[in-house]
Amino acid sequence: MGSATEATKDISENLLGHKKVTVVFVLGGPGSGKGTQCANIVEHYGFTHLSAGDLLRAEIKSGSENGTMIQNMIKEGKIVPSEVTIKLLQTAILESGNDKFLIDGFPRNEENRAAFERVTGIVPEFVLFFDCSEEEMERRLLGRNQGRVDDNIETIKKRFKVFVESSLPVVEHYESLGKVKRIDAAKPIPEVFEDIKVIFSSLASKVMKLVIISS
Ligand SMILES: Nc1ncnc2c1ncn2[C@@H]1O[C@H](COP(=O)(O)OP(=O)(O)O)[C@@H](O)[C@H]1O
Ligand SMILES: Nc1ccn([C@@H]2O[C@H](COP(=O)(O)OP(=O)(O)O)[C@@H](O)[C@H]2O)c(=O)n1
Ligand SMILES: [Mg+2]
Repeated sequence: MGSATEATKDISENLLGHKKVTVVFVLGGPGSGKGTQCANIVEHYGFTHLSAGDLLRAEIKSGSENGTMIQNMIKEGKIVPSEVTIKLLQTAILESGNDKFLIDGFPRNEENRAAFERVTGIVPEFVLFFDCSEEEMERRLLGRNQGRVDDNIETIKKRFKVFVESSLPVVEHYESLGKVKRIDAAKPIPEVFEDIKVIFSSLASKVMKLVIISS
């Protein structure tokens, strides 16, 4: 699949339930290591990484009319209305030309979750959940040094509260569907990736089996 037109066709087929787009939601608290490990997964398993936070920050930089609203929400650790984030994700999916996506930092609340399913018709293959203590996440965020407006102790505390109150219920929803693969994200980066490899290698062999059975 090369052109954006072909990608559009792919997505609409997914909406119609014909052709499959593989989506893995990558969830976990701020600083749990989602972005770091997504880069590793992309390198080894050919997924396209879509970070909702990165897309929102790029939207601010682009001078979009929503820029000021998004900037204010991020500074306060609040969750941007799903219509904005879903639009950015949809465009990135269509432009990628790929059919395998890691959607990182989304859905972050019930509104994100329900709207994405309704609008795209996409159901995640599974949810990769990064389990890490607040103490460790706080240490990592304060050392991240990417010049982010939200990596300060005041905003970090607000983000932890939003995570517990709004994001964990989404994880619990997928847990009730048996879709959560939980990772101990407190370990060093290479060890976390070893655990992730086990999950993605078995996904790759499952896809291979499907190809063999259907051909
Ligand atoms: N397993 C780990 N152990 C120690 N530091 C980590 C680990 N994973 C990521 N980091 C560091 O912690 C910070 C936050 O990681 P990041 O991947 O941006 O997390 P998230 O996207 O979940 O907020 C970064 O500076 C990163 O280098
Ligand atoms: N689905 C999302 C994802 C991020 N965001 C906003 O973007 C901020 C940063 O998200 P991020 O995913 O880059 O943050 P990390 O978890 O990577 O530290 C969040 O605190 C929210 O303000 C959002 O509103 N909706
Ligand atoms: Mg991140």
